[in-house]
Parts: sequence; structure tokens; C-alpha cells
Amino acid sequence: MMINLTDMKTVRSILGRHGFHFSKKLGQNFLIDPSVCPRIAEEGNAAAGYGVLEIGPGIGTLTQQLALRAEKVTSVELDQRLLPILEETVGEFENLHILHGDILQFDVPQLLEQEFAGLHVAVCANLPYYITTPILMHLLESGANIDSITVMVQKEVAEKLQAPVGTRNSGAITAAVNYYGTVEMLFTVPRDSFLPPPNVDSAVIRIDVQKRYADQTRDPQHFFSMLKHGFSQRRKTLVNALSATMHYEKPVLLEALHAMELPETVRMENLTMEQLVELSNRLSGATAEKV
Ligand SMILES: C[S@@+](CC[C@H](N)C(=O)[O-])C[C@H]1O[C@@H](n2cnc3c(N)ncnc32)[C@H](O)[C@@H]1O
Repeated sequence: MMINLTDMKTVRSILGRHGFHFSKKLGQNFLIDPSVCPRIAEEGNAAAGYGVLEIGPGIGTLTQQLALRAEKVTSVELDQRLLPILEETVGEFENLHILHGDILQFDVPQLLEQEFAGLHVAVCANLPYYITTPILMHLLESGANIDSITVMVQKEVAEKLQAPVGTRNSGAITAAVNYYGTVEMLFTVPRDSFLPPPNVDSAVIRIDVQKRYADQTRDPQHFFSMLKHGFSQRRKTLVNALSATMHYEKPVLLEALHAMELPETVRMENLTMEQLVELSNRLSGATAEKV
């Protein structure tokens, strides 16, 4: 019989028997709300024909719900102390493979090929918040064939990710993620859904991966470099920010803005996705980048 990992008494007893103490450093806040994990699994494409990559299974609460629905689940956990606990809580699932390691050190396309050949692939996770952006970029930049990424993140990060590019709330990460897909905020999750409760609110988002701007971008490396530099000085005008950080001559930048019928005072955060791609195409074609 499946262990009820949303029952506080059961969870405390398992953790106590293994002498487990939560690591704040590893972002360990485990889900104990029975309604949340089934919802993530369902919204996250955990279904027949799908291989699901889970990042950070913890004690296996979401893992159970994924393994009940998906063809195969592979979960990567960094904290070695959780491996014997996972053996006890989810060891019975024959379609589950637990790997020990840091997700950022894995070659994602190779991992997916090895684990999920012939299956559609989805990523589902309650992410460790201290590395939300590196994990999302690691998955997306890898070019791996992933249909969707459904993850719990800090609520502020979810709001930033789903803000339309070109509005005040958006940032470099918004544009970077939109480059690869569309972002939808699915639902919010209160602090008391976790053990221990984090000191921030959370939300589940889904990124449907489409690589929609990849074909239109002349030099993706330039595009991402421009995002990084332009948004690092977002209070400055785009001309001042990019001349200071990427060492473009101001007339080159002004010429691009005039050609795009944009005001000289425009800031990076004012540009839409299409305008960011066009600007990068014009600059990467017009002149050599020195940084
Ligand atoms: C927020 S907890 C989620 C646990 C579980 N999925 C749940 O929802 O209850 C994040 C998990 O990610 C693990 N973790 C932290 N950094 C990691 C990394 N770089 N690679 C893989 N797992 C990591 C932590 O040890 C922890 O188990």
C-alpha cells in the first residue's frame, strides 16, 4: 500500500527514524498538502506515453503522483540522505528510477535519451528556490526535446515569468523563457502547504516549450548576452546601458533604434519580444560586439 506522505504524523515518523534534518541550503520544503501534488502531476503531462523528469524528489510526495500516472519517472536528488528514505517511500514503483546528483551537472539531452527513448518528455518539480533560474535555463538552453516544464516556484518569480515582455514586471529571465516557450501561472500555493513552511508564497507555472523565437534570431548567443547586459542596468536608457556594458558606439545603437521607430530614451524593459529579437538581429549584424 502506498505510504501517505501528506499525513504529518507519518512524515515526522519517517524523518525521525532516519534522523533527517531539513537543509535550508538545499531549499528543502516538502509538500504536505494532499491537493497540490495530484494537480501538478495532472497539469504537468504525467500520463501514458510520457517520461517525466523530476528534479528534487525530497521524500517522494510528488514522485508518487507522477509515478501513478506517467509511463516512466526519473527523479534526480542531490541530497544523499534522502536516498534511503525514497527507497522506503517510493521504492515499490517499477516505473521509477532515482538518480543521485546535481541536476545542473547533468547533460540533459543525454539524460533524457538514456531514460526516456521513444517517449514524450515533461519536467515536473517542486524546485529548490535557490536555483530556480539556473535550473530553468539549464533545461531550456540544453535544446533537449521537452514538451513542458511544470514547476513550483516562488510566487514573485512566477509573476515575473508570466508578465508580458515589455512591461515593468518583466526581466531578463522573462524574455529568456519566452524565447523558448509560453508561460502560464496555474495556481498559487500557501506557505502552510509545506513542511517546514517557507517564508515566501509559491505558485505553480507551466512552460509549454515551442522554441518560437529560435528561427527568427540571427545569433542566439548575442541575444542572450544583450538581455543580460541590458537588464543589468535597467534604470538606464538602452543606449546608455548597451554602450556601457557591450561597448557599442552610441551612433550604432541610435541607428538601430531609429530604424525600428523607437524613441532614443527607450529602456530595455520597454521592448516587446519581437523588438528584442529585431534589435539583437540588427546589432549582431551591424557591428562586432567587443564584450
Ligand atoms: C522544495 S524541495 C521539494 C521536495 C519534494 N519534491 C516535495 O515537493 O516535497 C527541493 C528538493 O530539491 C533537492 N535539491 C536541491 N538542490 C538540488 C540540485 N541541484 N539537484 C537536484 N536536487 C536538488 C533538495 O534536496 C529537495 O529535496
